Amino acid sequence: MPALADTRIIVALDYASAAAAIALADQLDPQHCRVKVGKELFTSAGPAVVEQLVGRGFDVFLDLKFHDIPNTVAGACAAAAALGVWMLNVHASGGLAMMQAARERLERAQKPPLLIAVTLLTSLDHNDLADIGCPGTTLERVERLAALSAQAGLDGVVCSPLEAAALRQTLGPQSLLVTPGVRPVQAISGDQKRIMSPSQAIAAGADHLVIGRPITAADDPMAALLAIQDELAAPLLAPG
Ligand SMILES: O=C(O)c1cc(=O)[nH]c(=O)n1[C@@H]1O[C@H](COP(=O)(O)O)[C@@H](O)[C@H]1O
Repeated sequence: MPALADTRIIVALDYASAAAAIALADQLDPQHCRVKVGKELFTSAGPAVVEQLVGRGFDVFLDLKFHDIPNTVAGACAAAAALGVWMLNVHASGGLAMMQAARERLERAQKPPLLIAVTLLTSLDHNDLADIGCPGTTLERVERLAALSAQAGLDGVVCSPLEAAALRQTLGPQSLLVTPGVRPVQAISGDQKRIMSPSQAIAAGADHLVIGRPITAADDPMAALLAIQDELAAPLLAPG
């Protein structure tokens, strides 16, 4: 393990069972990463797996990307907060009123989690935008939705590392930039289309990197996580 605690990496526990997710989590150290529970794991294992991970000391990002009418999303966010998660997300394309309702409901929670909005999925590129009838470039779309989430008072956004530098300029230093679509050099991109390497993503201004398969599908997941952390630490160790 690197000597200094570094929890910038959020490991995506995209597993079909609690047993598989917990087996991987038990190889990790909450001082050295955070974990994400997404739709596959939550649908199969339910809130209990979130509570197990929280009980092991992990900060849990509950990634259910809520997208519904304001009242429904606000209720879902309140239920997520009751699980003790560190962060949760909604789709910015659900609109300003939906995001404001989520924000307002979380303010009443005993321990409000961070609330961030997905701008444009990292699996989409300009051709996909055209297919769904959205004019403009991917960057324009991301900037527009990020501005809307800032207007709603959210804590930050999910974006691709390719947009991180531009959003850091427009949103300012306080806004959290959480970037999936991160691929170490030589890793396969899979279904991700807007990608960068971990150190490029951090250099561009990302606060947190969401990384799944490059860690979880590795022969040795811990070694894969440590290799990425070494890459991130390298510039900090470089002389003067
Ligand atoms: O909200 C997310 O976490 C998310 C948003 C997005 O635009 N793209 C994206 O890949 N994700 C999630 O980030 C993780 C990326 O996993 P890998 O592609 O395996 O590294 C998955 O769990 C996705 O659900």
